[in-house]
Amino acid sequence: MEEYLREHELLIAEDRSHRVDADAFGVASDTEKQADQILRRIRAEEHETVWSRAAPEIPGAAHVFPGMEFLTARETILKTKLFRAVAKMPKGTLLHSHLDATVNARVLLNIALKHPAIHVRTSTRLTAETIHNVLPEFCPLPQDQWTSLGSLTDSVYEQGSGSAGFNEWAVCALTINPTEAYHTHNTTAKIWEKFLSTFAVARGLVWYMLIFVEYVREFFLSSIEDGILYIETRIPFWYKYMIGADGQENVPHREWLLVYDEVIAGVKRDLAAQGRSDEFVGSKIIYSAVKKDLTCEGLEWFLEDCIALKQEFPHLICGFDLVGPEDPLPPLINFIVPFQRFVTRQKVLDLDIPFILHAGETLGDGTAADMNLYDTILLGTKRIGHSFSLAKHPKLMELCRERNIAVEMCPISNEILRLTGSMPMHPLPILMNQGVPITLNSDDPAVFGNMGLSFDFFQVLIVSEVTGLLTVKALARDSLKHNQYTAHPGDTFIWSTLQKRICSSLACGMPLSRPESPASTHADATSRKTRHRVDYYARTHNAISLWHAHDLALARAECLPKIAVLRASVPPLRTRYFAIRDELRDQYRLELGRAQTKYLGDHYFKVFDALHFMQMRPPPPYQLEVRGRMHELNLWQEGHLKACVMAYHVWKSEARHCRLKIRELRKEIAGRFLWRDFARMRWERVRMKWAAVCAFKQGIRGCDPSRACGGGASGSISVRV
Ligand SMILES: O=c1[nH]cnc2c1ncn2[C@@H]1O[C@H](CO)[C@@H](O)[C@H]1O
Repeated sequence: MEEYLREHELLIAEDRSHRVDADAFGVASDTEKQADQILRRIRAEEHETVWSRAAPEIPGAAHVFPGMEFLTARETILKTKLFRAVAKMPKGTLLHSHLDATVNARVLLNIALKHPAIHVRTSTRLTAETIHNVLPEFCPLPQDQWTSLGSLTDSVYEQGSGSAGFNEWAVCALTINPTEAYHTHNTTAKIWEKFLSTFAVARGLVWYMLIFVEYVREFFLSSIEDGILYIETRIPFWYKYMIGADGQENVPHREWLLVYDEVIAGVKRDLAAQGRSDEFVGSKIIYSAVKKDLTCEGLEWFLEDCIALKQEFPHLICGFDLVGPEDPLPPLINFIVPFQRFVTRQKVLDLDIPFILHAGETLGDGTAADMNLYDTILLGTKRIGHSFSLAKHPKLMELCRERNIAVEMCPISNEILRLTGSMPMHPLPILMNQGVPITLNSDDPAVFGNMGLSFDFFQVLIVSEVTGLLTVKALARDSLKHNQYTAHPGDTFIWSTLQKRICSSLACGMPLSRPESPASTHADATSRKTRHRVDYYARTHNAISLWHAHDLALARAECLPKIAVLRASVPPLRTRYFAIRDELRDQYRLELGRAQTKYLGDHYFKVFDALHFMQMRPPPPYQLEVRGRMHELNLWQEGHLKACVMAYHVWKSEARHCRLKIRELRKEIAGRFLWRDFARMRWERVRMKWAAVCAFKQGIRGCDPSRACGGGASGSISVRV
């Protein structure tokens, strides 16, 4: 039995080490790990108190469970501690949203009702019986057509119950409710009918310039409140004109963008005045055309329009997309000729408008909508919108990994549009743990009620026992990497500040120091279990999983070749070496964000330094046995540098399941890498992690632990030499 349990543990450890969670754990600070533990405990508690059969009933729910239908659970979610914690988290960037469904329906209505030009009509007379099946048609009218009839919102109006009744009716038409999603329209085709009708209703409100200005501002402000730093939104350009202040349909696309730009500037100005300028860096637009009734000639028009806008607003237009329900509408392959011409035109005009296409938002496997995934990749898409069906395609997942194509997952949207019955069935964890870059998105929050990104983050967290805060932090961080934001010279600083903020303030966003926080009550059983798990995780995962983390980080960042070149080309001249090394590190800091830089800085560079300052005499090859496979480590071959890192980590963590034959390696290092080497490096302060110091203590002659001082919450200490 003991032997079995050991194998059981090993298998779990090995499996976990392949998950993205292991990467996330490998690069976390101690404070973040602590926050992660707290969050896990809250989640475990609420699994019992909120999401179990023993928990209070949720109105309208046949079954209560974590990740249950969002629309039924929404009010309950709002009350959970887990949600309140997640709401405080910085979310990174929002990369998939349709602008005309981004402002809360009631807020939109309130904005609209201030404008006397807004009129409403219905196709049939409203009665108590018909009201539930009749949609309002909103329209801003020119002043000479304003009606003298009484307002629909008057309490005297015979059919409604005053303005409250009117509001309810309008909000129902602008949103999807649980009865529709889970009963009356419970298939993808039916719910899309209802879904599209909400856009038809919103059209008469949003595409009126006087409302549009306030609407876009509201979208930004509510996103910023939820911790969103930057937004790429899809704007539908299939209506050639918006209705202007005079009630005429005469505002062309370029004026939409002028206004959009002004709103961004206004919001940034206001934030700056409040000393909050690092909370929002701006927004860009993914030009969107709709596939419905689209011909190749029609698409040519949109593509040319997009090019013209890009030429005038290069800082705003950041991509091109085709939208609409994929199952019934024509596939991407129908439009390859205009798409290819678009690419050629851009080369001639020296423009860069990448495709950022929807694909695979379907339950199909081999259907036209599913096959869109092939074309989107062949067309060179930067990211893929949804790619719900991607998990069925091993080669395409590999290509996403290799080409760093992020998928814009919209879990709540997928559930409400009936691609999945509930969150536990959603493919996100599959894609994530296959190493596909993932960003989390709200899609059409005004229709679904998932404003901001907190709800989508919550739904991902609640359905796993393994995925935790550190993983969702990695998702947020990835959203900083996979966007089209290109820093204007003065913005570089702000962008890197924000990267820092997202990585470091995450833990601060957690209720670490609140009195009601369970942080300090380590005594209860759940806590002990969690701590146990985390200890175990740290012990057994570090060696292998950190290696994977490195492998991934290096592959993603493509920094190994650069390091290899450095390694090969720089003579062992210390000053020159450090100058170049530090330059590289700064470059990574900008490119990768703090977490990975820290990783590279604290671990990779340290090992690299150590190796560099050992004499150049080639040592014998060393053998490393991992999971039964022997790896040969040749310290001096460039390609094996990462094997050295691996050896270092294995050595450092002394994981039980990795038997590393490194006695000779240790001796070699002990003999060559003396403590005084550090002194000679003229580092005034060498900061290193406690674990690293332990490793030095164990393996390196001359290390005097009494020189180690400092310490603290971050888990790092200072060593004076
Ligand atoms: O999840 C989606 N997949 C594809 N198209 C969508 C989705 N959400 C919205 N739209 C499309 O965007 C338009 C509004 O800008 C909607 O009319 C719909 O066609």
